[in-house]
Amino acid sequence: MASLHDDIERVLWTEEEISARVSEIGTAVAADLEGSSSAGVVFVGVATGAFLFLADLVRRVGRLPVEVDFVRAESYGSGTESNGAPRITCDVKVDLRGKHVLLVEDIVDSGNTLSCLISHLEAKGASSVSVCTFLDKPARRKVHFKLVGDGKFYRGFEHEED
Ligand SMILES: O=P(O)(O)OC[C@H]1O[C@H](OP(=O)(O)OP(=O)(O)O)[C@H](O)[C@@H]1O
Repeated sequence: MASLHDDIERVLWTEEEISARVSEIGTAVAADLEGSSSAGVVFVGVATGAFLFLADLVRRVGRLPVEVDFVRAESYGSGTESNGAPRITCDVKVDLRGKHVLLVEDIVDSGNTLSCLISHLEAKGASSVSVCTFLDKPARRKVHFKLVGDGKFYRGFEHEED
C-alpha cells in the first residue's frame, strides 16, 4: 500500500507553522462563535479530506461547546478537475435548524463543492454558515459562494500554484 508521503513533492509549511496557524484560527473561531453557543454550534467536516484539519481545529477552540458531523460531496471523477456538479453522497445527521454551522474544508479550489454545500446546509435550516478551509486557492475560483447569515470565511493558508 502506498504511503501518504509518496505524493509529496515539497513541503510548503512545516508542522510547527501549521500548528501555530490552526491555533490562531481556533482562537478566532471561538471568539466569533462564543455568543452563538446557546443556539448551538456545529462543525461540519467535508469528508474525507477535512478530517485531520477538523480534529486539529476542534482541539483548538477551547471551551466552545460544539457538535461535530460530516458531509460528503463528490464532484471529481478520477481526475483533478471539478465537473461542476457536486453530488451529496453522505448527509449530516445532526439537526441544523437554528444552529450556527462552521463548514470545514481541506481545500477550496473552483468553489463548486463549497457553493453546493453552503446552499444545502442553509436549506437544512442553519441560521448561519461560516467556512473554514485549511487551504484556499482563490486564483482557481470559478464559482462565487455566499455565506449565510453573519457567517465568516476563515482560511489557514493561501496558495496560487496548481
Ligand atoms: O472547490 P472545488 O473545485 O469544488 O474543490 C474542492 C473539493 O475537492 C476536494 O475534494 P474531493 O472531491 O477531491 O474529495 P476528497 O476530499 O474525498 O478527496 C476537496 O476536499 C474539496 O472538497
